[in-house]
Amino acid sequence: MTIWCGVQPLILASQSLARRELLANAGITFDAVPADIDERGIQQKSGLKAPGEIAALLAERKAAFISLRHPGRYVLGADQILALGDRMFSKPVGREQAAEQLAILAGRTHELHSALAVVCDGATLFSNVSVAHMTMRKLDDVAINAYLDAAGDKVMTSVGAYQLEGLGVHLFELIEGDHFTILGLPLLPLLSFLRGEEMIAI
Ligand SMILES: Nc1nc2c(ncn2[C@@H]2O[C@H](COP(=O)(O)OP(=O)(O)OP(=O)(O)O)[C@@H](O)[C@H]2O)c(=O)[nH]1
Repeated sequence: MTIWCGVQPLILASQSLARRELLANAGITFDAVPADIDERGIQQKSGLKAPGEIAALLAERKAAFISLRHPGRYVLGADQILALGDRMFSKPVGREQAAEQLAILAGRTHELHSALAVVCDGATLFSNVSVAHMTMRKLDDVAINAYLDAAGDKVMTSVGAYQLEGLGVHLFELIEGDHFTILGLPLLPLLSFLRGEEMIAI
């Protein structure tokens, strides 16, 4: 029995493997169509400073970008911003930057702001922003390099240079927030919306 009962599959406007896995594991039928937008340019033009508002704007823009090319389809966009105080981090480029970023985050609590938007024919039907608080252990350079040696290049695909469901778990001493929010997609609010739209059967 299929969980999905939408007339057409959802469209996920994302390249993110984590987001695809979360939807697939939840039994959602979807097509993945990455939204190639200038995230940093949109962020700068917006003048927004709050990480949750920036994530919400980018999620909506990704969904709208794909929605206008797929009339009549429900399109899901998502974005995640890591914030430490008033500093914001995006995905590290290369091992050196990942090491630098982890050294800054070590021994401190950072926030993950994960946003989603569902857009159809350019209209935003649903949006959500959820936050998780991540307290990282004190880590010296030896520990950071040992982690990066073990975790490999995969760490570059995440804003915090970690996959919590993988070796990233070794970096933390306290995690406060929803597991799915940490992975980059507030799944529970999304499923509640889709259930309200009679697009999922349970
Ligand atoms: N597997 C995993 N991925 C994570 C984790 N934390 C953050 N991420 C991923 O980090 C990425 C955050 O960067 P974004 O800019 O929001 O998304 P993206 O990967 O560029 O993909 P788009 O949706 O196409 O923009 C997302 O793919 C998240 O799924 C984690 O703990 N585990």
